[in-house]
Amino acid sequence: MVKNITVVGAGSWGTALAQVLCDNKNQVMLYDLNADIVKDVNENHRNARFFEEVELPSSLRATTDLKEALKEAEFILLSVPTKVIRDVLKTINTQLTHKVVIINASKGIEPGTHKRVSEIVMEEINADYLEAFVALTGPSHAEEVIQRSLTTVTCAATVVDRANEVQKMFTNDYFRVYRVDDLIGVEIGGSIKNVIALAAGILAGLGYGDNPKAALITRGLVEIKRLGVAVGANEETFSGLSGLGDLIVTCTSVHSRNWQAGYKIGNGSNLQEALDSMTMVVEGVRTCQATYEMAQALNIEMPIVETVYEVIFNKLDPREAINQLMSREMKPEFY
Ligand SMILES: NC(=O)C1=CN([C@@H]2O[C@H](COP(=O)(O)OP(=O)(O)OC[C@H]3O[C@@H](n4cnc5c(N)ncnc54)[C@H](OP(=O)(O)O)[C@@H]3O)[C@@H](O)[C@H]2O)C=CC1
Ligand SMILES: O=C(CO)COP(=O)(O)O
Repeated sequence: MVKNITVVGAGSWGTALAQVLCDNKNQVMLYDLNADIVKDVNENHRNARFFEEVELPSSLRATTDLKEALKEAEFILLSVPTKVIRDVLKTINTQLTHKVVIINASKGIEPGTHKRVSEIVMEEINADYLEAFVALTGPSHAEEVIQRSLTTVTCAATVVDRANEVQKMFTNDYFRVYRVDDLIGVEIGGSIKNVIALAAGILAGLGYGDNPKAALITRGLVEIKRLGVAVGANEETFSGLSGLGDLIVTCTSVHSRNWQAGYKIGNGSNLQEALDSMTMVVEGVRTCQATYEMAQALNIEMPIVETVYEVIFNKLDPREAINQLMSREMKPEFY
């Protein structure tokens, strides 16, 4: 059955997911503040700022008018940087006149509050208008999805039926959606992997090869799992697409914005220089701060996250950081 979906944020991920939904014959409206992008989508069927060569489905419409965008929406798909999500939701809340399902495709944890996006949505959207929340997450770079290259992700929801519905809405012959009954786990895995991806980029920028990359992915996953389980996630979730799967793709792909920013830092840039040279959001920076704060507050051992924090925020030399990690007290691998 045709669904009516409004995608909030016409960046690379919002545009790629909008195309998946159009391919599946849904009615899709892209909302963005940027009038040039909206015009490009409506008049040229392109979003040249993010995908110069790609022709988008002609059924895809775009608008800068949020009220218009929400009028018919049954589903709202969030794909804006997490630092603006709270404000965007406050505005959405003032415009809603009917119940919606909110699907979130953005990845991050809020510094200070340590809230996941599902928690922010529940705080900001009037419960009378929120039918369900669904997280859609997994190893999926927009640059490949826009080419309709094979991709698998997972979803988790506050209402199981809605996870089934979102699975059906998105799944086709190149995009396959699983589901898992662990909202906390998928949100934690999808967010903290970006911090580990910053570290992977730093290692590559320093000239290191595959051995430390494999070590980082493996030990990074141990840290993510430790924190996740402490805040109520199921351990098993971290072996899945939203955990290990996303960690692998983000730590090994040159498409990764977090990896790219880390690479620049490993190559000698400071955090500001690295971020200034990026045109897309690097979620791992804010989430590094949030994860560091959570680890301190909950007394959870996360040496890689702490090291990334020291390198990016306190200018610890990356080579010295690696020395410190490699000379930690010897211990069993599992304890
Ligand atoms: N790119 C990817 O492959 C993937 C990204 N994600 C996640 O999706 C989220 C978005 O990432 P991505 O698409 O890469 O980011 P981009 O930087 O490509 O795009 C973000 C978009 O949101 C727009 N935007 C910013 N603020 C607002 C606002 N207040 N209201 C409406 N639109 C706004 C931006 O406009 P402007 O630039 O003009 O401010 C931009 O068009 C992130 O959390 C990321 O981690 C998840 C999986 C894959
Ligand atoms: O989450 C992503 C892939 O699954 C995107 O990661 P980056 O933001 O690092 O590109």
